[in-house]
Amino acid sequence: MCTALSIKTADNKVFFGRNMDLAYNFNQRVLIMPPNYQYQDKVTGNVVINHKAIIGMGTVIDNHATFAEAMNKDGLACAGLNFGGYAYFEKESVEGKLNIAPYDLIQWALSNYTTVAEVKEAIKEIELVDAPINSETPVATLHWMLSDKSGESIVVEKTVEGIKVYDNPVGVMTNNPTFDWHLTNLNEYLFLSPVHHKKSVWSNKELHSLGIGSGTLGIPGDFASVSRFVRIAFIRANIPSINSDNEAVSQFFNMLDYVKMVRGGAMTEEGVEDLTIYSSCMDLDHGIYFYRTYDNSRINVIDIRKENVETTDIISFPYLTEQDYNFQN
Ligand SMILES: C[C@H](CCC(=O)NCCS(=O)(=O)O)[C@H]1CC[C@H]2[C@@H]3[C@H](O)C[C@@H]4C[C@H](O)CC[C@]4(C)[C@H]3C[C@H](O)[C@]12C
Repeated sequence: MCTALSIKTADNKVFFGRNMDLAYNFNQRVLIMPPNYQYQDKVTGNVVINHKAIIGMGTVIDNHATFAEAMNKDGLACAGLNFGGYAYFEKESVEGKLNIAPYDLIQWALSNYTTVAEVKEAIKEIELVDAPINSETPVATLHWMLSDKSGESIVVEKTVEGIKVYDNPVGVMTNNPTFDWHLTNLNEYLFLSPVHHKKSVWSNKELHSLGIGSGTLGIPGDFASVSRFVRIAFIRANIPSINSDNEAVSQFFNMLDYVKMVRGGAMTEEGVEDLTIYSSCMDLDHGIYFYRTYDNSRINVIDIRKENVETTDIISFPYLTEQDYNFQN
């Protein structure tokens, strides 16, 4: 399970990121894909050239770099979230379409486009094909959230019914089921409020709120995808104005904490703990990637502007998981 999110500051800067909830690691680390980086497309065999510098958390499998979430230097961002049981990809290339493997969707969008509106248009021309990177790595069953510097967001899903692109008015995304279902489900929770309820009288008994937070009684507190969607959408809808970039990063990670998978809470069928292995936040205006891991709560920061991207090789950074303390005495 995973949660993705975008928020906007009072001066219209957008921050985008996610919790990565997983029972394993995928050799992830922050990667910068420079313009002019080349890779071989597994569907067509063609060599693809990356056009815009991209930064995000990813991995390299058989010389093929692929991202879990990333942004480009123009402030377009995308995250892939698990959509197992619903995602369906074509078995063969479809004629007349630009055929792409699902794990390449992020770099396709970020290499070529600047806004969500452009991606919405371009996506009509693509098809998603079940072509694994290699025989040991099955194709990831994902759906995607994309956001840009204007704050506009969409969700892209491909099921047996085809590719669907939804406008995302709530700026959040989790896992199953489909995005339209999550949106409908929010109607069940419109009673939630950050303000506690007023007095009421039941028969001859006067009732009053027992204190702060009682307006949120009934919010689903569990780790399930549907419940995390409600929680994060509720908080996002009620954030007071954010007045600086620092405040935005802090608020972002605190929001992700509210939907975090904590050890002891959820296990896979194989008995492996599913937890938030890392949380990320991206400053879309400045190209800065922030991340924190389950065991290292310090925020690590990588600024794409500090790297020379005049190279054709992937630039990668060690994934820091060891706790580091700030000893005050
Ligand atoms: C599962 C991950 C999404 C997080 C999430 O929703 N987890 C839920 C886990 S569970 O259902 O509840 O068990 C996704 C996000 C990015 C994915 C990875 C990236 O797409 C990169 C490659 C792509 C390859 O096709 C598969 C391996 C892989 C390394 C992917 C493994 C996995 O599918 C990842 C890590």
